[in-house]
Amino acid sequence: MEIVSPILTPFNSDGTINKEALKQHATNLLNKGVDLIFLNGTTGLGPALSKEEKKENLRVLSDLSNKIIFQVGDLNLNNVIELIKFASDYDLRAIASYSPYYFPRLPEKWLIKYFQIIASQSRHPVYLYNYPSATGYDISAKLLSKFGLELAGVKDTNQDLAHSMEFKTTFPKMKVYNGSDTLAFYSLLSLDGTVASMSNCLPTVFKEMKEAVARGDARKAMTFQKLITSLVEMARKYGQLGSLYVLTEITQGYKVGGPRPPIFPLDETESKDLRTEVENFLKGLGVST
Ligand SMILES: O=C(O)C(=O)C[C@@H](O)[C@H](O)COP(=O)(O)O
Repeated sequence: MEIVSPILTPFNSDGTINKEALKQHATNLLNKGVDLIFLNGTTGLGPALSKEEKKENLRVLSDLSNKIIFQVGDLNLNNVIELIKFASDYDLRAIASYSPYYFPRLPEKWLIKYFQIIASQSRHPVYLYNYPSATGYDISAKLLSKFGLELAGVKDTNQDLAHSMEFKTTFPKMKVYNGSDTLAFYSLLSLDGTVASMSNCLPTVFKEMKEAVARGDARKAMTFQKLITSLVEMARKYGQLGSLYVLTEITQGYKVGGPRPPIFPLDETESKDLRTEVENFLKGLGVST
């Protein structure tokens, strides 16, 4: 049962990556009980990072690499292969990739071929990052099974937990995580864990939820899930990916810079309103974040 944090990428105002903030944030998350870091994911604005920036993020966290799932997805497969080769010297938990996107009506066999090529190039275990609402394609357990492609793991970002569980029943050895914050409790209960964006700003809440699940205290675990879901709802009002930078600064007490376009920082009023709402909400609960 693992908490995987799809770590945000801290950007400076000039659009460069704040390496010190990334290292500080990753170290803090792991110290607070996050089990693994999912690097260059959606929350990390992976699709908005260059190949070189994806590499740089791994270099910055090189001493934590045994705790990293390194996301390498790109529409240019040459870049993906270069990233895989670059990462071969690192002690990674896994390589991961979202599926091809943007291009319409891709045949199933082309989608599978993308992952077959990745698997053939990687010395590390390969995880599928399945995010149908973001990519337009559902790389399901049925599809993998149809083509006989068994990957080491999957992060299935899906509101349908049964869809995630089908990976587990089809491929019992596969590591299966669900990537939706609002299903984190159920993912800890029924899968190998959760990959949750809100773990960036609530690492201790996730750790305590995991501990409650482990000791069979579903009621307590559910209170943590409700807290997480409440913060997701607050964040979504202003754009979750941009809000997360403000939420992390509020709860963790250090700056993590801001996002990169097309994800924009909250304006002053939005930041102030979000801060007021979150601080008032957390004040009454007496929880550690
Ligand atoms: O940021 C990543 O790489 C994640 O896994 C989390 C990602 O799956 C995303 O935050 C999920 O959000 P929704 O459930 O789509 O709101």
